[in-house]
Amino acid sequence: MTISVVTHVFQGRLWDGIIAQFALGLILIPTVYVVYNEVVRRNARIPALKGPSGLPLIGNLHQIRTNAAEQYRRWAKSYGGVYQIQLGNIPIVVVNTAAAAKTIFGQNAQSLSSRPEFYTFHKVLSDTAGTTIGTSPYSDSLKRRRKGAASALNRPSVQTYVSHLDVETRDFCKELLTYGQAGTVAVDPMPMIQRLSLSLALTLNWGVRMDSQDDKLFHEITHVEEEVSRFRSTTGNLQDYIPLLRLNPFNVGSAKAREMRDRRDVYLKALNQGLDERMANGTHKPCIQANVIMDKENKLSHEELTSISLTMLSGGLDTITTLVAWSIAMLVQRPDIQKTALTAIQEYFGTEAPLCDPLDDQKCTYIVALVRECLRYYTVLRLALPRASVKDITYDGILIPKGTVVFLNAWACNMDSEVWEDPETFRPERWIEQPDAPMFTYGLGYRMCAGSLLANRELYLIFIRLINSFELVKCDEIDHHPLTGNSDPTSLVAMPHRYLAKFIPRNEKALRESIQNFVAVE
Ligand code: HEM
Repeated sequence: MTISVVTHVFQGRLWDGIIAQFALGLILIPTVYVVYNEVVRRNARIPALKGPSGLPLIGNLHQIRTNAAEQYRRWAKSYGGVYQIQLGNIPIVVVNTAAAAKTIFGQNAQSLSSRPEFYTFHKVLSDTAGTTIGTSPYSDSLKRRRKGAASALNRPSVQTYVSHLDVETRDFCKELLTYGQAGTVAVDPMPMIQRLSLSLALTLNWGVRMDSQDDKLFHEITHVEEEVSRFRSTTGNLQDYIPLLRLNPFNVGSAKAREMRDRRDVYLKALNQGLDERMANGTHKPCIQANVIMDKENKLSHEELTSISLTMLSGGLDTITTLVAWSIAMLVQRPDIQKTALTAIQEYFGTEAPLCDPLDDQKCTYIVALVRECLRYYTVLRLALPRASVKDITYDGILIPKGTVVFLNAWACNMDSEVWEDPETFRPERWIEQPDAPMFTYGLGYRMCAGSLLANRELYLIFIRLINSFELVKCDEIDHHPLTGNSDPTSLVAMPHRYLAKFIPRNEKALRESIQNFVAVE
């Protein structure tokens, strides 16, 4: 009896001791981790470079979850044009003014030739299909891929794609006419815009069209690429900056990234196989992928070819799509701009020739200015694509060490009041008054957008055909302000909310005839 009481009491104390130690451990281990991590985070900061200090573990992440580029622009007022933030423990240099961007990216082109690697995008999403050129760190393979892409996107090559631009922009007008029932029904232009960008990307790269928005592949590719674009967000994936979150077995971010990767692999494989078969039996149409495969001088591996395909597919897809969507949202609310644009187009083409001339290489100055102003004002890739330095850089006497991540805040640079006295006003004429003013939407320096010539040519043809064929009429209350109208402020690409508009043919008979009797330019 006495022995059993003693044992009981002893066991009770033992348990109490274990529980107390466990509780202590539960508090102590995280506290030690947070304190240790805070020392590491503070040591990681770039000495002498100002910037908001942030919180333990997360740094400034909580402050930039939405509309990050605008937050960075606001911070520039307190910390200067170039400062550092921290995402988790990682210090990032943010460049916010036109002058600083020109100095940093222009004078250190080679030093800023790399891209950082992010866990979600590079390790989870891209480990089978590889990365695009725009998301690849600097390497010999990147140099080969960039060479292949550069020759496929230079001025003479772009000229050979005019026949594709011609067919796709004709079909864009045809769809607006058909689905909008000659301007009598309000339509959401988004599927038409997406079909246009996707079909162009497929034709240019694999020589196959996407001629209907009812095609199953259309829905699959647009959906998957939209999701993939979210994983490219530099602020949306917390696990990129807080490694602890990667251990979570129910991590929705990683599971979704894997699903999208698998679905992307399926259509890429099918597109590549289709081209291989057509090349084998001699029925393929000239396209970038075929040109690169046949280029004996710049021999690329299978992975490198896939990387180029992915680049061509994603490079112009969400950028062109969102820019056109913003621009139409603006045009329906600005009949004055439509009127000026129409008068300018009609100096060259009347409404009896609604499809204008696809060979016209941007001779209508006002339309060139309008395209530029849309690119500036909406800056669809607000933080361009992140860079990583491969050598030390000195800016204003401060050493930015090799391996630092650098963000170009293209949005802030485009809104720089040192360049423009009225940056927040949408005014195409500014580009006629100051044609040499800098525009940061395509980035700058060594890794600047390789597709800007193609994008400019494409946007010009879309705008002249759209405005000369239709009067664009507002049906919904659309917020087209670049900040308040942004439908997903966490995304890498800024896009407006969906809306309805009417597309009333200016000369229905001439438009129908032009579409019907259409012969694509050679
Ligand atoms: C409105 C349309 C477009 C916009 C706003 C845009 C914007 C950008 C930006 C901001 C970058 C990063 C630049 C930097 O780091 O300095 C980039 C990179 C790139 N873009 Fe575009 N882009 C557009 C269309 C296109 C098109 C149509 C293609 C090709 C079909 C394309 C191909 C590329 C490539 C290959 C890169 C990577 C360059 C590199 O990392 O070396 N882009 N683009």
